[in-house]
Amino acid sequence: MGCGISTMAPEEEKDLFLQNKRANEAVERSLQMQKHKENKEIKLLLLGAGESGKSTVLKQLKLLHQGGFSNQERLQYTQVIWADAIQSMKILIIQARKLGIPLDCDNPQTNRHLFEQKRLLLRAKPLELIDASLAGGSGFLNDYVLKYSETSENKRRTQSTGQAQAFRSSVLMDQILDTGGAYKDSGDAVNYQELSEGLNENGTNPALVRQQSNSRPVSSQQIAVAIQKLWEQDRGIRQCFARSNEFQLESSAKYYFENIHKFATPGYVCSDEDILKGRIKTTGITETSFNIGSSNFKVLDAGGQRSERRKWIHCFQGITAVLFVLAVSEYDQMLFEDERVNRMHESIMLFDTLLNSRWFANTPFILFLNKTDIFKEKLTRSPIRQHFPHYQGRVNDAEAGLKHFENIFLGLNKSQRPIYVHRTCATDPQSMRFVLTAVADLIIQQNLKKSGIL
Ligand SMILES: Nc1nc2c(ncn2[C@@H]2O[C@H](COP(=O)(O)OP(=O)(O)OP(=O)(O)O)[C@@H](O)[C@H]2O)c(=O)[nH]1
Ligand SMILES: [Mg+2]
Repeated sequence: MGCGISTMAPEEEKDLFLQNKRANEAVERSLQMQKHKENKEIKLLLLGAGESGKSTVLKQLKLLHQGGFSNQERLQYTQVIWADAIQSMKILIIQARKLGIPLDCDNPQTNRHLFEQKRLLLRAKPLELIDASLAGGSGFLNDYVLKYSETSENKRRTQSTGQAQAFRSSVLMDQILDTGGAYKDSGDAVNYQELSEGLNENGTNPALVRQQSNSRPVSSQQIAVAIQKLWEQDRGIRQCFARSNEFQLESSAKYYFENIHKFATPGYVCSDEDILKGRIKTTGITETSFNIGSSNFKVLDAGGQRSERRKWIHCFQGITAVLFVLAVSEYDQMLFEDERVNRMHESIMLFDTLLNSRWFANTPFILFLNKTDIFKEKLTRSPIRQHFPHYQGRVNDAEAGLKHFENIFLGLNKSQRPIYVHRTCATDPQSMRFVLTAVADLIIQQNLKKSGIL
């Protein structure tokens, strides 16, 4: 018996049968405890296409169950939003030209003031105005270049469509967006067409490089004023913004412009609302744990862009529920990764594949029809029927529109499983509090049922 103290009577010690029985009981108890622990641990997987709002849902969970955001996160978003705000306004100027929308700021005769503001904005170089290491270091820089360099955009397009774009125009865009292009902008977008005339064989224009080196640095406050004036006073910028479904623009660009002065203030630390509106693309899969009631939730947030999806399969095992996030407002937008593909079509394909895959044959699905605020706001200027000809509802009937897309998604279900649908605005803390509480309750109930406790 060694030095352990036996609690058995001597005659029991000799009874092998009793000893085995007790050992089995101990193993059984330990298995039960393990099962009980597993029942309490819930794995929720957030899936959906890029920019649909998955990380925003996770942010709301952090606000509800983890006490909010760290100071580091707040500082990170300050940098990222400031850079995105500047680039977003530059994109509107460039896209207005591409779409043939006349800009007030392009006419120095009638609008000298706006003309000067535009020149100043185009001279601004976000990477020199922010702390890139605070913004996320090389991860941020890679993302930034991918998002804003037309050279990368062309590479992306060439890879997915096999069509190369003209080198000249891509160099020009790099130059204007300051993402590592071979030469620099004079700050005068009126010369945009003329610039291409002056390129040498390397795509560089020595005159422009000279001009740039002589130009005065631009302060954050000056840039903020330029963005505010262009946003508030240039009719062409507003028209271009109304057509932003035809190109790639940050979902929260309007919020950035309307709050531009606070983002330009040195030392500004982002509020909860800023963080909910800000965007940092997810790469890979993040795992965050929350205690909700007596359950431990592990929430897995996966990057949704095409290049990210090959990583998804690594976390498909042991999932309690899938929360699929659809940006229902994106029925008239094309993918960032491939501008020939409609975002809604991509989400339909994705949902179909996941819902009917063997991995999730017995896994409950929750569907968020997200970005309902943007959906309602854009219905009249971008009728659903123009993009989905089978839609029969009235143009400005948001309910009919939402039902239409909901039915398309529910119609993909080849099993008897129910799909739990919520209409959401993931950036709105009040409404999300209700939705996420209901979802957590549902998952806990489902988990208890599955484990035979209910
Ligand atoms: N107006 C509005 N904006 C939203 C809503 N949901 C998300 N957004 C914004 O949409 C942008 C993208 O949201 P994310 O949560 O980063 O999207 P994601 O699905 O995680 O994207 P990936 O990480 O690339 O897969 C952010 O700027 C959010 O603030 C919404 O319901 N309404
Ligand atoms: Mg994300």
